[in-house]
Amino acid sequence: MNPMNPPIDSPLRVLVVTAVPAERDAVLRGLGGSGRFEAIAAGVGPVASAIGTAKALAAGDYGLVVIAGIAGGFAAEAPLGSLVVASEIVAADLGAETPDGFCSLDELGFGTARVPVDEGRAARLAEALKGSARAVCFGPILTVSTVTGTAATADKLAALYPGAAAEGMEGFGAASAARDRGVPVLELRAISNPVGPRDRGAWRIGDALQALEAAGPVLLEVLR
Ligand SMILES: O=C(O)c1cccc(C(=O)CC[C@H]2O[C@@H](n3cnc4c(=O)[nH]cnc43)[C@H](O)[C@@H]2O)c1
Repeated sequence: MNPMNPPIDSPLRVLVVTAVPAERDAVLRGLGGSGRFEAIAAGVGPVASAIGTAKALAAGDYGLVVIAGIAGGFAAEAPLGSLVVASEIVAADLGAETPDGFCSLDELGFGTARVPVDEGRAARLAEALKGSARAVCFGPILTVSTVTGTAATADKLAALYPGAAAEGMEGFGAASAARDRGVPVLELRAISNPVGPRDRGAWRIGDALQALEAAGPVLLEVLR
């Protein structure tokens, strides 16, 4: 089946990609056993996520990939416990350090560090979630290989990527695998911690997993 042009009457089959089983299970609880959704825990980081997504897409026909999980939120955009729907998926540290600052892969001319999302579905999902979540943000979600641990790095990322709402470690990997097969992609993150100084005591992973679960009925309704 061509995911960009599925038969008109076929139900949308969605592949949900998380990093760890706890995220996968939270999403599945919220989806209530829907047969249209498959969820995998592909592993932490962009490489594991890309490999896991590519293998799943090779093994089954999906019309959409949704990357889901917990994430760090940029203070100006996404508070603890909020949900973020990606307007764009960006590999924030894919490029080169230069005396004049960071130079992205795009600026280097070696490809792109950005994967566009399914804009129509992303906008509808963000709107629909507003009726069911404490706070919903719509903005770029960054993919990093190193979790930000200082205010200086958080400020640098916020300046490099204006409007960036959240930071995770898998989005660009899974989204690149989806793009490679022509499958549209979304990223949905629940904010477990602020992006900035390392403070494990500030984490609210349980609340974030509950927010992911609570988004399930909205995913069922919007992603048809
Ligand atoms: O040890 C730390 O200080 C620390 C701080 C934040 C996150 C981690 C992780 O190892 C989480 C990795 C896992 O969770 C996602 N995640 C959650 N918060 C963040 C974040 O602030 N920045 C990047 N990724 C985050 C991520 O997608 C991974 O799957 C450790």
